[in-house]
Amino acid sequence: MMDAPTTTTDDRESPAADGKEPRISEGPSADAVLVRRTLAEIAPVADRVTSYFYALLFTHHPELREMFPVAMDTQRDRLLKALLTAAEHMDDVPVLTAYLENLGRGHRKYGTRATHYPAVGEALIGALVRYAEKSWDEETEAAWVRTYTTISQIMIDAAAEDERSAPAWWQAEVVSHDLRTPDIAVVTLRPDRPYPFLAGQYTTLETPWWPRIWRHYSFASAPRPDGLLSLHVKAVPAGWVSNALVHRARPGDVLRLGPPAGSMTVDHSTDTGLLCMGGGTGIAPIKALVEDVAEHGDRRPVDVFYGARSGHDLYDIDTMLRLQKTFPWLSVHPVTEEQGRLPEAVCRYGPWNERDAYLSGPLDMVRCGVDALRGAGVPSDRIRHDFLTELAPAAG
Ligand SMILES: NC(=O)C1=CN([C@@H]2O[C@H](COP(=O)(O)OP(=O)(O)OC[C@H]3O[C@@H](n4cnc5c(N)ncnc54)[C@H](O)[C@@H]3O)[C@@H](O)[C@H]2O)C=CC1
Repeated sequence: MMDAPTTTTDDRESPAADGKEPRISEGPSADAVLVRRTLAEIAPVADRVTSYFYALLFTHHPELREMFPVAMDTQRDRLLKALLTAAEHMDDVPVLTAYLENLGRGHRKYGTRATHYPAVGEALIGALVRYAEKSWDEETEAAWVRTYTTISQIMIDAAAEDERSAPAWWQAEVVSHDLRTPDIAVVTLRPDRPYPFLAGQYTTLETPWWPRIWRHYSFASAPRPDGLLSLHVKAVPAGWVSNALVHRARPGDVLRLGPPAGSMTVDHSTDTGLLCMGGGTGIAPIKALVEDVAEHGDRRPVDVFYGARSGHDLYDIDTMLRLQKTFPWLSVHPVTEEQGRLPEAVCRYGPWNERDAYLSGPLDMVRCGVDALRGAGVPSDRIRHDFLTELAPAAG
């Protein structure tokens, strides 16, 4: 039902999120202090809290069970994780509001209604009461109730607003399926209605083979005049959705898409150059950004570092080199692990301190890349990515 803050992504079977750097304000509010104290207490027993939370939810509200996947293992900690993450960072208003609005809109596709929120709130408080025994008191409960009320209200309002102008989900037919390596496919989709999005954003996707299991994938192209959407999918071990998309999906199959999300988009109000780092299938949204810059007729310099384990894994290098040939402002630098890891390779060039930086790829690459760029003098507010893992809750 609820996604944890996630990256944009991917073939990623892992959660993703909208990516701005969290800005945790100095001096937490009194509620935040109490909420974080609870989170610290439940952190060592996070698994038990999660199981108990779902047990409470489904026992008291069996009608909600069908909104979750049949096998709960993949869902398991998502809803609770999202709630705890949001609660922990309630003081960081701009980032949290954007995150929760996105979450609220994204929940329309699950059939979530405003009336479901109190049920979730009760189960949340019930689980916390049981596992945060030492720190729980009246004051703490009041802080959690206020926090959850704020969280749910932002989500409910965003969903209601979205309902006025957008469907809860789109159906999209697979129109082509191109297996680029034994485990990477480029999948092109035709949505049943116009699907408005921005280059650099991602969607959530459900296949007919794994109902109610949604995964994030970035768009690999800027919006096209023919309305088609393309995604790069890598089949990952134990990734049900990614394996189905790579090995089973064929033209004619119909998938469901949630709304677009993500803030890794180009700011067209400036002509600052771009530095892009795309690792593996993380090259997908980077390619979309390049197309976006090209469509705006900008002449800003763009450097793309495209990393993969080996030359063979640079499955989209031909496309990137073709773009480089077409656009004189674009430089593409392929980097295989023989030459070192992507962030190290980027730091061998530069200077980058005047650029806006965009990172997309494996979580560790994004983390190291952000550190490397900060070290190279790129200010944090110029670094964009879609991982909000810094927001991972204590109980995560
Ligand atoms: N918007 C986004 O952020 C997107 C993210 N992704 C994610 O990208 C990932 C792609 O996976 P694969 O193709 O298997 O990539 P991979 O594991 O083959 O790695 C690709 C590149 O990342 C670098 N890298 C990997 N681990 C690193 C580390 N610990 N430190 C520094 N550099 C590191 C490698 O050197 C290589 O250049 C998936 O996890 C997917 O979820 C995919 C699409 C969009």
